[in-house]
Amino acid sequence: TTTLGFQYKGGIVLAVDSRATGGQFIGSSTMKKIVEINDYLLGTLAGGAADCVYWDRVLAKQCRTYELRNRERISIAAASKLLSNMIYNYKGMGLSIGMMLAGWDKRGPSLYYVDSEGARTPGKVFSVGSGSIYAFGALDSGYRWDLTDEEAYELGRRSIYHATHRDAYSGGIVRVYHMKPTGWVHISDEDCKDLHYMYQDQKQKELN
Ligand SMILES: CC1=C(C(=O)N[C@H](C)C(=O)N[C@@H](Cc2c[nH]c3ccccc23)C(=O)N[C@@H](CC2CCCCC2)C(=O)[C@H](C)CO)Cc2ccccc21
Repeated sequence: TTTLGFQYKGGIVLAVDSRATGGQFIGSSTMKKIVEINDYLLGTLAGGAADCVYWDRVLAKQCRTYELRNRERISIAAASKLLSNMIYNYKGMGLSIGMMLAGWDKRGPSLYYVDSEGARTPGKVFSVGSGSIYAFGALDSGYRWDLTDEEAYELGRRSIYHATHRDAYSGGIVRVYHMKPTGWVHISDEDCKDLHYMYQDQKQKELN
């Protein structure tokens, strides 16, 4: 898996691949690793599939319960705290989860990373999963605060593409979402094979 998220002038961009593996076998190439918790809160999933899918559902239930009791949406800080506390209770029992939470609340945009050791970290740029070392190569060299929206989408897409190209445990569809003040927008789903040939053609044209 390769997942990434970064905050920039225009909000937060999330980009992920869609491969699930069991050892050397590919269990699926169409998994949804960006989960829509509500219109202003997105999560990304990496690690044990069952752990990620299960704890995402528990978190979604907790966020909805909060909304009904308090008549307002939960903040990103609170949602990520709920998740890290729930997971911390299982510390040392073998959970494997690397989730990012991205959203827009009264404090504006915020991005958190929560892992199965119970760590909860706010930040501007994260990449999580077996392919994150490749994604960081493209992401760190291309990242700037004042990217345009299109440049930000392309940075996310290209960074995930590089990971799917080199990491055997990443592949399938490159999914991109944008978190704006008005909520999330699903920007694109593109097969990493199509991106491969598109980038090859681009390189060929530049050489000519
Ligand atoms: C195909 C499939 C599943 C599957 O392949 N499960 C295997 C056992 C799984 O958990 N794979 C992990 C890798 C893994 C295997 N055993 C482990 C033990 C500990 C930690 C990780 C693992 C995976 O693909 N993980 C993905 C993220 C997942 C993909 C599926 C959606 C939720 C996030 C990755 O992190 C990369 C592929 C790198 O592992 C689970 C599932 C649920 C619902 C529908 C389909 C599937």
